[in-house]
Amino acid sequence: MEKMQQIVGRARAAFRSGRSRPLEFRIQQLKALERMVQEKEKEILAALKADLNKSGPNAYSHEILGVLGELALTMEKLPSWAAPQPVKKNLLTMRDEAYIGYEPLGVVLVIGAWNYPFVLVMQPLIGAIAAGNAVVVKPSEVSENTARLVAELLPQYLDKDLYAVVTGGVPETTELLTQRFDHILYTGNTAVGKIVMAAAAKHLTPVTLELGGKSPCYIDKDCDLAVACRRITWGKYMNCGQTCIAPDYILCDPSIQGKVVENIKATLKEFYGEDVKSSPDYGKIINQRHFRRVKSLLEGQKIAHGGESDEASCFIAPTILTDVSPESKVMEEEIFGPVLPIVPVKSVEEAIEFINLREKPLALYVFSNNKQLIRRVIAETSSGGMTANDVIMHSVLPDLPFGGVGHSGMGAYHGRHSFETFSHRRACLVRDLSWEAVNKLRYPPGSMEMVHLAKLFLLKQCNRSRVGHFISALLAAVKAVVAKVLYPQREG
Ligand SMILES: NC(=O)C1=CN([C@@H]2O[C@H](COP(=O)(O)OP(=O)(O)OC[C@H]3O[C@@H](n4cnc5c(N)ncnc54)[C@H](O)[C@@H]3O)[C@@H](O)[C@H]2O)C=CC1
Ligand SMILES: CCCCCCCCCCCC(=O)O
Repeated sequence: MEKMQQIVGRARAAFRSGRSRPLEFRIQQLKALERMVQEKEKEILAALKADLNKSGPNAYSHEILGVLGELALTMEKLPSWAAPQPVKKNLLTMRDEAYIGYEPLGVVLVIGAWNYPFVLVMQPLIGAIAAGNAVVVKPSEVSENTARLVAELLPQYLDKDLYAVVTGGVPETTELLTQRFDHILYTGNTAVGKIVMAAAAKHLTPVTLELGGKSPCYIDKDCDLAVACRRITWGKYMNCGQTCIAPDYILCDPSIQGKVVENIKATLKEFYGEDVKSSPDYGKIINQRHFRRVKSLLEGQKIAHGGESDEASCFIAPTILTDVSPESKVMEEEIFGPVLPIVPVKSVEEAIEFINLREKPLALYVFSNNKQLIRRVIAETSSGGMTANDVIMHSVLPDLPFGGVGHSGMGAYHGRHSFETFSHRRACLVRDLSWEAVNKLRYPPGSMEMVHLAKLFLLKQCNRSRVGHFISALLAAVKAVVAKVLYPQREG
């Protein structure tokens, strides 16, 4: 493979040429991406099937739809997002132009993960192109079919120098990370997130880290359990549990634990039939390494449902664990598989304490008929995002920033948030050279009258006690202006 230095160098030279900046160019590239997704839909679906056994409808609604939706929104809104944003002015800048200008950062690196291998590289790529950057995309080598396809397709549709794809695993990514980028968006586990951030720090490169963690799900006793469990079952077992914002574990009162299990079991039957293994909707564990890791989390646990597995086909049945101890291994690491532990807690206070004693999660879920209880859980915990009375769905609304906090990540993207993530918000003040007399306020020699006047202008402080100061400052300013008009030659 071509040297990383050359690939990044070519992207930088293309960026410096300025051709990625005009809005028409950005929209034309986004249009080409849309055409790519439409024309190559079959190939994309086949790659997702080969990597994760995703069925056509699931792959379409979980990945392709997300990409097409992001493209349509971005192409429609880009002119308004990219327009200079005027800001409020003060008395001293009343006559000037003051605005936030959005400018591209330069060369952006996007590193994707394997669980949603298409959408996780395409959505950041869309945002980075929209903001006018050059981009180097590094899909996950673990989902090798999708990685190969992305590397094959992007150069057929996009400007080859501005937008490059690098494939490969740890050695290639390690080498890539020695290069200087202007922003890195990494999706993947927290341990590698630290490696990416350390490499970025060498070049003072800002990072967006889309990491994982254990996303809790609290079910209140006052709740329609049939509905709650149907929604939880969908979000937990989709993509065989390999979704970063899947509910990782359930917290609920011991008195409803049995009913939660029964409702989830009934839903599993509804969704996947009697024989989950033959259901086209269930997916598979990505590889044998992850199969063994997830399987090992079952050791010593009380299995209320599921537990069957087949290493050859990387199948682990939808599994529910009950009366799980907070100290067990399954409660230490992110599960990222179809295993759902239930940890009994006696109250919402205990649930909140349980959540707050652990790292801040990527997502948090609460199910209750009681809106006050929901507000309380929101107010007393922290997480990257949250949905009440459902799961996953906050990630589907592009106006909501998608990202973590603390160990679940930093920064966010989706929709306008992607555009902002990959832009520099430049503070712009455009003045003219007249009205120099007013600047007396800030030029030496200083005087307290001028300070009082400046306070009036800048802090809008004008209460009774300050009227005296105000009048004397105003007189001083008038004196200064008159002196300047009458005796301009006296000032140097
Ligand atoms: N916050 C989010 O949006 C998402 C977060 N995730 C999280 O990602 C994790 C699963 O993904 P992983 O197994 O990490 O995916 P992975 O094994 O595909 O790794 C992610 C990327 O990091 C690169 N990488 C791996 N080891 C590296 C190293 N030592 N140095 C440099 N680069 C390296 C890989 O080549 C890959 O492109 C879970 O924790 C999940 O929660 C997954 C999807 C979305
Ligand atoms: C119509 C609803 C579709 C829901 C799609 C959810 C896809 C979530 C993918 C986010 C990536 C991840 O969480 O690992």
